Amino acid sequence: MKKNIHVVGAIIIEDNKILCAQRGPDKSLPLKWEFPGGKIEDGESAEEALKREINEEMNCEIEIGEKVDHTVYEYDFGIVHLTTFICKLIEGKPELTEHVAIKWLPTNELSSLDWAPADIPAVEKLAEAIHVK
Ligand SMILES: Nc1nc2c([nH]c(=O)n2[C@H]2C[C@H](O)[C@@H](COP(=O)(O)OP(=O)(O)OP(=O)(O)O)O2)c(=O)[nH]1
Repeated sequence: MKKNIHVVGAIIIEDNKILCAQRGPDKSLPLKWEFPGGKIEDGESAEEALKREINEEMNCEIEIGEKVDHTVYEYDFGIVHLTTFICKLIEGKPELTEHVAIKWLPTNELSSLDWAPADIPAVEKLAEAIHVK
């Protein structure tokens, strides 16, 4: 049976643009775009995991807002349960540590990137929103 992987992703918004991050070439889903974040560890809430991951991956502090989407996607390596939240940067500027690139895009340009499949429902929801604040 495939393993279930519980993952949180941060939809970080600043100046009406969304932070998109590209996975490294040696990772699972190589070079796909995603929302920064990662796996929820035992005993952590989704919010705790997201704050920890953004701090570790991008050296920033975030404030977490509303939940955007929850999707379940079966990859060959496991079943990813991805929950995404709107987030705001409260300290620091995102740094590249694990990712190979980042881009800030308005919602109507998000679909120009090659997203991890689990992210596509959230990307579509964001693209439907006329304004993001
Ligand atoms: N962080 C993040 N992960 C995502 C997204 N969409 C998506 O399918 N994933 C997948 C990729 C990974 O398999 C898993 C997240 O785990 P991670 O970020 O802690 O994993 P990782 O790449 O460091 O480690 P690994 O999977 O290579 O073992 O969820 C997303 O938007 N953000």
